[in-house]
Amino acid sequence: MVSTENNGHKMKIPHVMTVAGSDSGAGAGIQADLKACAALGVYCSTVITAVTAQNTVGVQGVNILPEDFVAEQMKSVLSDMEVDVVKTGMLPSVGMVKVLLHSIKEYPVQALVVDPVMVATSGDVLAGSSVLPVFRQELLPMADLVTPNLKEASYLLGGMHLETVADMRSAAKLIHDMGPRNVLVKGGDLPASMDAVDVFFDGVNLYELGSTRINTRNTHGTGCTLASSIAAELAKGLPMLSAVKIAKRYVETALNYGKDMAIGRGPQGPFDHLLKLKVCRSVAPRAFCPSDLFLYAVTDSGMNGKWGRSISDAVKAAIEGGATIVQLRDFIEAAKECVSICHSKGVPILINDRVDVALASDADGVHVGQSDMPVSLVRSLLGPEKIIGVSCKTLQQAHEAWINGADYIGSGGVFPTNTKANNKTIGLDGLKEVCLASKLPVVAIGGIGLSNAHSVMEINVPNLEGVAVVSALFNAECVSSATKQLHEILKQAVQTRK
Ligand SMILES: Nc1ncnc2c1ncn2[C@@H]1O[C@H](COP(=O)(O)OP(=O)(O)O)[C@@H](O)[C@H]1O
Ligand SMILES: Cc1ncc(COP(=O)(O)O)c(N)n1
Ligand SMILES: [Mg+2]
Repeated sequence: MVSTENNGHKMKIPHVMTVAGSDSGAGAGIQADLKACAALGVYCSTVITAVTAQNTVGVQGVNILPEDFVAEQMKSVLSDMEVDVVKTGMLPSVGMVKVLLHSIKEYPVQALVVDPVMVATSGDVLAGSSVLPVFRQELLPMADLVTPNLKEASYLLGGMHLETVADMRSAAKLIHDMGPRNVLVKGGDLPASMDAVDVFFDGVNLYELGSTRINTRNTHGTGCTLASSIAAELAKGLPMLSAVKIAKRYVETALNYGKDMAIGRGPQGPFDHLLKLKVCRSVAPRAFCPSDLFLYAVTDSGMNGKWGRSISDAVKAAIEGGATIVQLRDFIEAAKECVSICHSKGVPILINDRVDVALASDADGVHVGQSDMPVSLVRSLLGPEKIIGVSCKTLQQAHEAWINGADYIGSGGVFPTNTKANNKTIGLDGLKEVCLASKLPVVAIGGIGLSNAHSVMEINVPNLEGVAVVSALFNAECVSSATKQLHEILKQAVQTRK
């Protein structure tokens, strides 16, 4: 494992070294291994055996690296970096296999996973039949797991026909006789099958591992990904069968998420490894503009309840009246509905305090107070693209908000207010002081309404972008007309400021 220092403690990071070919199209090979390991939280070092020119049409060229240089890469990594598991992909020559075996004899690892890559799905040859004898006689006996697809299993078995799951079961047993501890015969290419069945044999028991067959063209790299994911789970310390099952589930889930991705013009699109990132970004991120703070509508379920409105109706009406950003103080059920309303209107929506609700509803960000989760932690949970606002009353707090990665600050209470008990009023002078000290845009909050919004904007500091209001909108009988009136007042105030 790779060790890192973390507050004085050594932290072990599981480490897979892949020995494989580079795929310029990046669905398979070295690129698949790196992305799969990254997705599963495992460190991956890379020994490149060949560089291929490949795309969704096929393999246009293969450039094999000199064997002694492959040996040098392995030595660099193995002699220094505490590798747990070695995974092999494209080993295009007999010499390359010998170099690998020599290296792992010199630097033993916890497990060797062999994906006996021979032919790309496009039909192009990546390792010719001249490697078969050394695969059978020297590589497989060293392997903890070998993962042939149907064609590769057939080559290893001298051309045996494999067309059914029963054939795969026999193949797994016969390949096991060549010496590997475990065999996984993959059935991705099984003709006319409704599911994707792989057969696993550990020398004693045979298991049929099934999954839904995903209807997609984006399968280029599934084999490499499966093998490196198994290696990643083994590096974490899982037993073989568990590692295989988890890796298969990862492949199935990622195929499903990436099934409609359109990359390239050829018949086989690339596998999409980084599904987690995609899940977080199901909606294009809303970049923050300081001018979003102009008319900042903060919901209040008590007030809306009093007027007999649902939160989503209140949000719709506020947007109709010109609200430029919405903050929700109401939770998960309301959040999902309001997020979709705001996104359809292009208005950003933030969640008050609750990072979990923001994540679950895919809101644009959160607004936190001084006693909530620290801004730096909120940033690390929400990622670089979400909007974070923080309430600040003092110059020191404004400075910290900026250092810790907030996008804007809310400053107040400017005037006394009933919506927040025990909230210190800082007045227009306090607001001005915070604005002048803040490197971030500011929205004023606290007791602001139609009668005094003008006086707030009149303090005339350039980074005061707008006002955040609760009662002025949601304690009114008609939210949209109250919002319109406030919008007009703010517009005039900004015009006189210019
Ligand atoms: N369309 C699919 N839906 C679900 N799983 C699939 C699909 N195609 C392949 N798989 C799975 O992906 C893994 C790689 O299998 P396979 O495609 O046979 O290997 P290779 O990419 O080496 O040819 C296996 O676990 C297989 O069952
Ligand atoms: C460099 C390289 N290595 C391996 C494969 C096999 O790809 P698959 O995972 O689809 O079997 C490939 N096409 N290119
Ligand atoms: Mg393969």
